Amino acid sequence: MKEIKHYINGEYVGSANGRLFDNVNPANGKVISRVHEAGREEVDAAVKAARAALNGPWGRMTVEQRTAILHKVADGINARFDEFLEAECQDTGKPKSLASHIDIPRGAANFKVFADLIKNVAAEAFEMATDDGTGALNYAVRRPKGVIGVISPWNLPLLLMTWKVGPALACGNTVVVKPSEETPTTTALLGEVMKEAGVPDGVYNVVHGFGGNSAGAFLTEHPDVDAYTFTGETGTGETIMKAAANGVRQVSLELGGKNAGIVFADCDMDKAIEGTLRSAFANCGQVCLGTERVYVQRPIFDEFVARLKAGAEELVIGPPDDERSNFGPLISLKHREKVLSYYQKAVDDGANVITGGGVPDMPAELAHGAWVQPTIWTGLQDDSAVVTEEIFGPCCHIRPFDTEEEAIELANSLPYGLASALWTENVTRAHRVAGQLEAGIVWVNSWFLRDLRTAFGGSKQSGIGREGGVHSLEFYTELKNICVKL
Ligand SMILES: NC(=O)c1ccc[n+]([C@@H]2O[C@H](COP(=O)([O-])OP(=O)(O)OC[C@H]3O[C@@H](n4cnc5c(N)ncnc54)[C@H](O)[C@@H]3O)[C@@H](O)[C@H]2O)c1
Ligand SMILES: O=C/C=C/C=C(\O)C(=O)O
Repeated sequence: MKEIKHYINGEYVGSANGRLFDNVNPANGKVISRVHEAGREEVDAAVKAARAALNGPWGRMTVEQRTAILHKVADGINARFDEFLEAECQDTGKPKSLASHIDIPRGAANFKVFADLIKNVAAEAFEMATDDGTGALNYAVRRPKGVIGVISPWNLPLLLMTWKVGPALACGNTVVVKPSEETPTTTALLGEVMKEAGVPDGVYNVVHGFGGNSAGAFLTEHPDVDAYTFTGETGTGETIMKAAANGVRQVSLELGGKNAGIVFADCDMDKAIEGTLRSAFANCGQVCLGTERVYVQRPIFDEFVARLKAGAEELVIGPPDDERSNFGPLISLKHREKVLSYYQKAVDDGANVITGGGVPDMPAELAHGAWVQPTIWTGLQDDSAVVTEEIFGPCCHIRPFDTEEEAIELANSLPYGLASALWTENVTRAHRVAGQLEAGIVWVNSWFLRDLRTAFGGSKQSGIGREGGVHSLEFYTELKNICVKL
C-alpha cells in the first residue's frame, strides 16, 4: 500500500511515532494510501527547516529569481496535470470534469498570478515638511512576514492550499502546510514539483495529520511560526485564533458560510437557474461560496422551483472517471452522516421535499461510497437549523419574498457573511442591493467567477481579513516605513 509521508527540508520522511492513518476514496470506500501522522517532533523539524530556509538562500534571492522559480512550479503542476488530477479525484471522489477545469488549473494559476503581482506592486511614499525647512521623506518597503503556518480544508484541496502558498512564497516567506487529513495527496505531490523547480529545501514543508491534539494543533501551538492562514470551519477558526494569540501572531481566516441567493422576478431565468444549480450542487455542495438559501420573488417562485428541481434531477451522479458524471460523492461517510441528519431535520421541521432527501442507489462497486442525493426544500421557517446552519452538502431551501427590502433583510439575517449571488436584469437594482448585502463577495448574474486580483474573504463570522491580489501581499508581508530626515 502506498504511504504518504511528510515533506520536511526537501525530503519525504515518516513519523517517529510510527502512527499512520487510512486515506479513503469516498467514491467507493476503498483505502487508497496510508498517511503518516505527525507528532510534535515532525512539526518542530518542519518549522526549524522553514526558519533556516528563510534565513538562507530563499531569503537572499532577488524577486526576479524567486518569481522565476514560482513560474517553474506552476509549469511543473501543468506538466504533471494528469497525476495531480488523478490524485485529487481519488482523494475527494469529485468528477474529473470538474477538477480538470477548476482545481488543477487554479493550482498552477495561484503561483503565476502572485509571482507576477509581486514584481509590479508599489509601496507608499510621503514627503513631509519639518520645522527646520529641510523636510523628510517616508517610504515603505515590504519584507516577508516569516514562517507561515498554512492549514487547509478538503473541499478544493490543491486550489485552496496553493491560494495561500503561492502568495506566501512570492512574498519571500517559507511555509509549513498542514493539509486536511481527508486529502493529503496533492499537497504531498507538490513537494516533488517544488524540488524539480529549484525551490530550496525547507521553503515548502508539509506535515500530515488531524486537527485537535495532532499536527494541526501542534502547528498552531508552535511558538516559532509567525502567522497562520487558515481555511475551514468557523469553529476551527476560533480555536486557531486562540492558539495564535499566544505570541500575538496574525491570522487570516476564510471560514464557513450560509450563503444567500436572491432571485428577482426581473431576472433572466435561464441564467438564474444555471447559476443556482452550480452554486447549490457543484462539488456536491461542498464549496464555501455555495448557495444553501435561495430567496425568490413571489411571481416567479413556482416556475423557479420547478425548473431548479428539473435541473437537479438531470445531474449525473457518478465516479470521477465517468465522463458524463457531474456530481460526485461527499468527502466521507462521516460527513454524509452530518448532511443526512439535516435532511432528516428538514422533514421533522415540516419541509416540502421538492427533490432528493436521501441516498441514491449506486452500483455494487460504489455502494460503500459517500453518495447523497441533490436535495431541494421549500416551506421551512426562517429559524429552522436547516436554514440557519452551514450544511456543506448538495442542498438548498427556497423561500419566496415580496419586496427588495425583505430580501435584503433575509439575506443579512445570519451571523455569516461570505458570499451572495443576486439575479436581476435591472442594473440599478443590482447595484443598490449588492451594496447593502453583508457579504465579502457579491456576484451579480454569476457565481464563482473569480479574478484573482480581487479581494476574497468573508465578513461577520465568515472570516477575518482578505486574500487575493494586493490583499494577499498585505497579509504575507510586513510593511516597514523608513523615515529619512533630509
Ligand atoms: N471561506 C472560505 O474561503 C472557505 C473555503 C473552503 C472551505 N471553507 C469552510 O471549510 C469547511 C469545510 O472544511 P473542513 O471540514 O476541512 O474544515 P475544518 O475546519 O474541519 O478543517 C480544516 C483544516 O483545519 C484542521 N484543523 C481542525 N481542527 C484543528 C485544530 N484544532 N487546530 C488546528 N487545525 C485544525 C483540519 O485538520 C483541516 O486541515 C466549511 O465550513 C467551509 O465553509 C471556507
Ligand atoms: O470552497 C471555497 C472556495 C474558495 C475559493 C477560493 O478561495 C478561490 O477561488 O480563490
